[in-house]
Amino acid sequence: MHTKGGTECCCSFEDYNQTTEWLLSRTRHRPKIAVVCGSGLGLLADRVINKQTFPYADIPHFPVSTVPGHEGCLVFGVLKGKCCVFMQGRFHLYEGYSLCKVTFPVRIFKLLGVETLIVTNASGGLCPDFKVGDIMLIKDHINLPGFAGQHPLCGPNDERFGIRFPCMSDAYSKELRKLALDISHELDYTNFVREGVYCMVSGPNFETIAEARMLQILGCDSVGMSTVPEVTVAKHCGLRVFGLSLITNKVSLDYSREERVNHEEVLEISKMRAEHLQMMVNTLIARTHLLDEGLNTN
Ligand SMILES: O=P(O)(O)O[C@H]1O[C@H](CO)[C@@H](O)[C@H]1O
Ligand SMILES: Nc1nc2[nH]cnc2c(=O)[nH]1
Repeated sequence: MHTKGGTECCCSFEDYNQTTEWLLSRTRHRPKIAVVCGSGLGLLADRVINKQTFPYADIPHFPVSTVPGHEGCLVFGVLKGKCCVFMQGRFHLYEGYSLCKVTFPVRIFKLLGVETLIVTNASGGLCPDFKVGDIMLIKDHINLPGFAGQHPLCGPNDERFGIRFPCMSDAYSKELRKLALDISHELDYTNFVREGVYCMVSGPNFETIAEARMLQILGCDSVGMSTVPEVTVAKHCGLRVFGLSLITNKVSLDYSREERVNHEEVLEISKMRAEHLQMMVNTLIARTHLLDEGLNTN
């Protein structure tokens, strides 16, 4: 229903422009920061003031959310004095959307004037040291679908957004990660804040034990079904990126383990930790200007 065959991008520059114009003509907000809320994490937008909410279904060319825990609304407003836009719900490859559609909002953010993208997600922990409820600052990622040609930048390159061969060795801003680590110390969150490598698989099934073992050997600390396409497109168009992954379950690496992961459990843990995540994200947003002023000295 949603995909177009081949690797050609199914969204034209005209589509991006129409959506941007539609939003700009309906809101006075001019966000510099965009936040993508992962599964069960929509309440990250709760503290926003002067809120203006657009259901995805009303926005031209926008996909709609089909996954429980993804509300399907774009929320504009002010948080800690900073104008922001929140995606309450993201799009996934397994929903049947092309990666071009999955990442459509990121290019809209760019055209709206956003400079920093904060991505959040729920993921399964592969690193033996990780516990359920840990918050992982994403240091790097592995684009597993990308290895198989499922990549949002495949097809003709649109130079208006970025270059043909973007560098990804600095995908996640070191400065924002340092700031987040400082904040986790201040908030006394250090016993559940980690750093690690996120791996994207297409889903929708959770991993087999053999797959989980393979991912661990490859150096993945956590695994999920999102985020990487958004980050790739964000880096391509020059956005600064920060990523947080909430470890909602431990991925089974052992045939004797009885627990079976399910989406309801993922949402339950997300809800349980959402306030901590919100505190971290809000404090980070409040301080992003320190980076621009070169003042990240705590
Ligand atoms: O990555 P987010 O959107 O947080 O969601 C994660 O949670 C869902 C599985 O429970 C999958 O969609 C996985 O990617
Ligand atoms: N692929 C995958 N996605 C998740 N999202 C939340 N937990 C998991 C998991 O264990 N595996």
